Amino acid sequence: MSTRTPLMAGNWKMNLDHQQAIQTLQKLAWTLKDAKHDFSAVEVAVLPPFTDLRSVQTLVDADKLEIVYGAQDVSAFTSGAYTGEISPVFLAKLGVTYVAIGHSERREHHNESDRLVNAKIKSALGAGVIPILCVGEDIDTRRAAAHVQHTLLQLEGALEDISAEQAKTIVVAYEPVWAIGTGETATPEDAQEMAEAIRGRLAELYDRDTADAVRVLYGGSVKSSNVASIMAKPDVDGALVGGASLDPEEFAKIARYQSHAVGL
Ligand SMILES: O=C[C@H](O)COP(=O)(O)O
Repeated sequence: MSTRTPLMAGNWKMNLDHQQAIQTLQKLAWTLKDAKHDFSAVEVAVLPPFTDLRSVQTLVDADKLEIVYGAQDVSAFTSGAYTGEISPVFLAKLGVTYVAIGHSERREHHNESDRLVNAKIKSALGAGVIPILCVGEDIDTRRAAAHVQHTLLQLEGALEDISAEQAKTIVVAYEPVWAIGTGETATPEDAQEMAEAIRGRLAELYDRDTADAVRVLYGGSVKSSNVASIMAKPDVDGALVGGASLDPEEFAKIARYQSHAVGL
């Protein structure tokens, strides 16, 4: 039985301005409160655009919300002549808990290398912000051995020079590119196979204790209709949800997958 706390993280991508963010977060909070959601049982996070973070922080602090929040990227540097980049130290001052790093959309559109992803992870950890390391970028090799190896090489490159103690805090999100935004979801078996492979490689890189501590999420067209079957797998600890997280009621259902799974 896993002792890892499940995490449902909604990656809003480039959607919802700061006013829409407040409305969406407020609705999510009310929906979860009405359902008496136990945040110690399933952690809920939203990753809004940078422009929304201060507004989100103000609402979370004012209403003492248990929803946590994060950013969608971070600079490899803490300050200086890096026009347009976002410092992890500034994110920490905005109360950010998590930061997605190495998302396939950034690897694709910004040519982010494993080396840069590794630098960003070190930068986030240095500021006390928890990385959500995204791996699994690939074109169309589904469950092929090459896809597994490609994903594990991304994992290794991202974790270079990261200690076991640091690695234990990191969240890994497996996102097959062919499932992102397509409505095609990996099967629970696909998700389990990769999560197990990721955990196995972590045990080789570090030790079993570290591998068992790391939360592994699945991302790629997660919906309230498919999340429970994915979460039933032993090595899957949550989801990184894109489109479905923009609808607060749908995302609340995803966060409350256990009640839907047992039909409560
Ligand atoms: O970060 C989220 C993933 O890219 C999945 O996005 P999606 O749920 O819209 O497929």
